[in-house]
Amino acid sequence: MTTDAAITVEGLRQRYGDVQAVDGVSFEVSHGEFYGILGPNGAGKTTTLEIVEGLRRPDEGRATLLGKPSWPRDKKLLARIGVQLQASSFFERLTAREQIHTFAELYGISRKRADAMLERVGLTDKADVRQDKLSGGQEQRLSIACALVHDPELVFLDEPTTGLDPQARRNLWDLLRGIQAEGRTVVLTTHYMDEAETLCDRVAVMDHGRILRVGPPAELIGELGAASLEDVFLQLTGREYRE
Ligand SMILES: Nc1ncnc2c1ncn2[C@@H]1O[C@H](COP(=O)(O)OP(=O)(O)OP(=O)(O)O)[C@@H](O)[C@H]1O
Repeated sequence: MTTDAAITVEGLRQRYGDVQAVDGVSFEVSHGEFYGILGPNGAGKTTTLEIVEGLRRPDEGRATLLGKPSWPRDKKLLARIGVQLQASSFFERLTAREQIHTFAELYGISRKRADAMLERVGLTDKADVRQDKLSGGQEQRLSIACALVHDPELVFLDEPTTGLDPQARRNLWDLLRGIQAEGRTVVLTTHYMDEAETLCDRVAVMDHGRILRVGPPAELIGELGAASLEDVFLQLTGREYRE
């Protein structure tokens, strides 16, 4: 594996009791790449990301972020990555502005920059609304703004559009494209094949804790003579993607 990659992952394995959640996962993400990890519920996407982000120690294998081991955790390295938290991880009863100001304070970032991030995700007019009163799409945008407030080089998004209506998903896609266009590396997990197809430079198709195939969506579709990524999944696993 080359050493100038933004992320390298080698031979990750993670077991929870009887469940082999991650079963020998290796991949590499280049600087500036938009990389998707695609798979159904329980495929092992979140566990893989948590290990790569340095939030979880794997049973086996290793991951590096920006050339440094992600475990043991390195505070300096964590400051260079952004992790989109689930809405349930917000501080309780704070407005959108108070939420992002709190994140900014943790990182020693100015309130001015935090306000600029709210503007960037189109939430300035919702700044005084309590986070639990925001719509699903607005909450997702707030969590992305919080993940970006310290200007990270690498951004991890775990199913950022789950539960959103089609228009809100498309709006969020524009935001995510903009994040990459600024030169950041983006890693995204998703259930949505169309999302992976439209956003990702490359996707890793994952099932039962293993990566079955990696490549640019159009190439995977072409190589397998498939009609869509959904069809790619069907061909690789022998079963329909939709549960
Ligand atoms: N903390 C845990 N304890 C026990 N089992 C777990 C734990 N976390 C995940 N698992 C199991 O490990 C497997 C992989 O889960 P993981 O959350 O990594 O998958 P995923 O692809 O992210 O799924 P989803 O799309 O539903 O979030 C699943 O079978 C899940 O039930």
